[in-house]
Amino acid sequence: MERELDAEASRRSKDQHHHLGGRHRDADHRRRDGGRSKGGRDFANGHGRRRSPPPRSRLAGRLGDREPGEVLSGSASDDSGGRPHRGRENGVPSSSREGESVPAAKKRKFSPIIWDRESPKQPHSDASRVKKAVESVPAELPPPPPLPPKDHVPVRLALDKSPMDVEPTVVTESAELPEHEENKVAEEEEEYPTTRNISTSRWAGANDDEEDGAAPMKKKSASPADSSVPEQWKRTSPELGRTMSRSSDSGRMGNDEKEDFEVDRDDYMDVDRGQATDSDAQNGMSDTDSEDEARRPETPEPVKAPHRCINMLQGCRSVDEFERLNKINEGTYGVVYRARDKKTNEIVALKKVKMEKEREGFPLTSLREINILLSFHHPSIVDVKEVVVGSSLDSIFMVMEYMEHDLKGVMETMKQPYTQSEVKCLMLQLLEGVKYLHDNWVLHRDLKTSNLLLNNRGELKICDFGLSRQYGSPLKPYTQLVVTLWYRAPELLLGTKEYSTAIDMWSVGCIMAELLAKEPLFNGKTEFEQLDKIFRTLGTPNEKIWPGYAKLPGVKVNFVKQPYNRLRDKFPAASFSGRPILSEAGFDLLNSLLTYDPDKRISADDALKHKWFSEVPLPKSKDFMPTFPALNELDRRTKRYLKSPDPLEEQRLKELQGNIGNRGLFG
Ligand SMILES: Nc1ncnc2c1ncn2[C@@H]1O[C@H](COP(=O)(O)OP(=O)(O)OP(=O)(O)O)[C@@H](O)[C@H]1O
Repeated sequence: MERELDAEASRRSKDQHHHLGGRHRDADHRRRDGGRSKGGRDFANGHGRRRSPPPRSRLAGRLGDREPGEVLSGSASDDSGGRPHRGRENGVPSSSREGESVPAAKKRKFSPIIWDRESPKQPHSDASRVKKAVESVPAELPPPPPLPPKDHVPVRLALDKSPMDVEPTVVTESAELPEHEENKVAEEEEEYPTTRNISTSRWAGANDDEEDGAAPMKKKSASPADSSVPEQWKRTSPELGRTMSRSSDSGRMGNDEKEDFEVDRDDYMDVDRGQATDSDAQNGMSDTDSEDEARRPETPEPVKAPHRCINMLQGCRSVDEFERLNKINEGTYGVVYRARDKKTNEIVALKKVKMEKEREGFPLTSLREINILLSFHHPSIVDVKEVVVGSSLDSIFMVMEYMEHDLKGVMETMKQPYTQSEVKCLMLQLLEGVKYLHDNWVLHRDLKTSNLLLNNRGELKICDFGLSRQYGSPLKPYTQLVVTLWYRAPELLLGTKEYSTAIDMWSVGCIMAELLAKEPLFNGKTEFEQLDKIFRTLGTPNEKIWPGYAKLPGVKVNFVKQPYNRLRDKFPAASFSGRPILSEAGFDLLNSLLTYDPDKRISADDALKHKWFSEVPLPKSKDFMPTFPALNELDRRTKRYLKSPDPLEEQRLKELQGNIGNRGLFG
């Protein structure tokens, strides 16, 4: 009986989603989708028949539900007053809020899905469609959107602009090359091969396969300044312009500086050239995108910076122009320090690029991250200001805007979960950032709470683009080992090699649930356990709700048979048990993000327009978001203590603080 009720709740919610959502059915989506959508949107995770939509949630529209700091003016507020939402029109539901017109033309003109070129048969697509896509993709790549001015004004949430007003803002000159020019560049790559990554363009070319390994040592090195470089290679890209234009005159270090750096070397070199970290294996993450790369033969060459990197980095400022304050964190691909720019006194974050796994060149993941971050400007994407170098040119640092917290750390210290209006504020910022990435052909591929930075102005910014990559070109199969397990989409867990923006949207769904509950939604320890947890909560998928499911490589495993979607149990509409409550609309958004079939999973664009954001409680203004002590300014041991104080730690902490007081964090 209870199960039936569960199923009923799920159906009802899903039906409402159909009623309100249906973004995938509109003509615009079909255009983006390249005609790939398979009929109408069906039940996402639910199992059962359709019902007419339920009445609007009683939670919506009640002024008593307002929370302090909610944004009261602007579109969000206006929308909350019981504005009718469009239902089905000729069987085509729309997710747009009334009064907001869906842009007539989208930048993305074809399906972002990546296909497995090596597979003899495409699981979800017929051969002709794949062929068509292969032929048409390069020609149909849209020009990247224009680069915004450096003083681009951040969009204020839900005030006088809708979340949709965020301007996509990336351009590279090389991306605008006519096709024949691009071919020419590709041909000349043999001669002037690898500077492309940083000095020419971050946009994928037809021979991107090369990108999928650490760039090999080349016969000839070239820098943009090299007079032997053909004209088209001297074109500046935004990346190059930014990096080099900020270079100091003293790009090269004098002996004094070098000595100075050597003294501090320990602060920086503690992770240099170590063994690959365990976390790589634990997370199942890989920085390779092809098996070829994984099989890359060992090379006897010693670890050293290849010439092209040296050329590329000439003119970059030295890391000695920064005073190191403390180590913030160490991730898989780099160590992050808080530092002060000695010239401007600005506090920044310095991410030291890990080089240990690289035997043949500059780390691929770092190149991707630098390329992407240098060219992106968006209030929800962490700003990389420049790249600076250590004494040996194989130590490279990204200079980023400093953020006081990451979401994971904040939630560990919070006593209570975020309120609904706070979650809405954070979700809007997250979705705006993700939309910006997807509009600019980038998959993040590792969205998780520790990669969402927060500052004490209530701003959220996405960081860590080490696993991100462009999509859209006919590339070799992408690795499935992306996205930290807890946030990994079911299609990845089940071994698909074709994936797209929907993998990020699944992660966003897991993050939304975690923000509401203050605990991870699916915290499996292995891939099997992860899938098991997902299936137990959302129901075991089948071919009906997820066409193509049965053909996924991982489906052969004998999974639990759970016929119902029990997500509503975890997020009830009303609760006396302390469980996080979620209105019908909120649950609909969550369910749409956690939709099994990636083709039906909600996009960032549509999620931003979801009615949950315009019902009360409205999204809180950033200015009213809670602030926390800046844990990133403390060393790790102090942080540990603050997260879980115990008497012994307290004593140690006092000693530690005494020491810090006497001689500073770095001795
Ligand atoms: N700009 C920044 N300001 C403050 N802290 C930061 C900044 N960038 C990163 N951090 C901190 O450093 C941590 C690790 O950074 P990041 O995720 O970029 O490194 P990573 O090696 O790629 O990590 P991962 O193992 O998650 O892939 C973040 O979780 C955050 O706590």
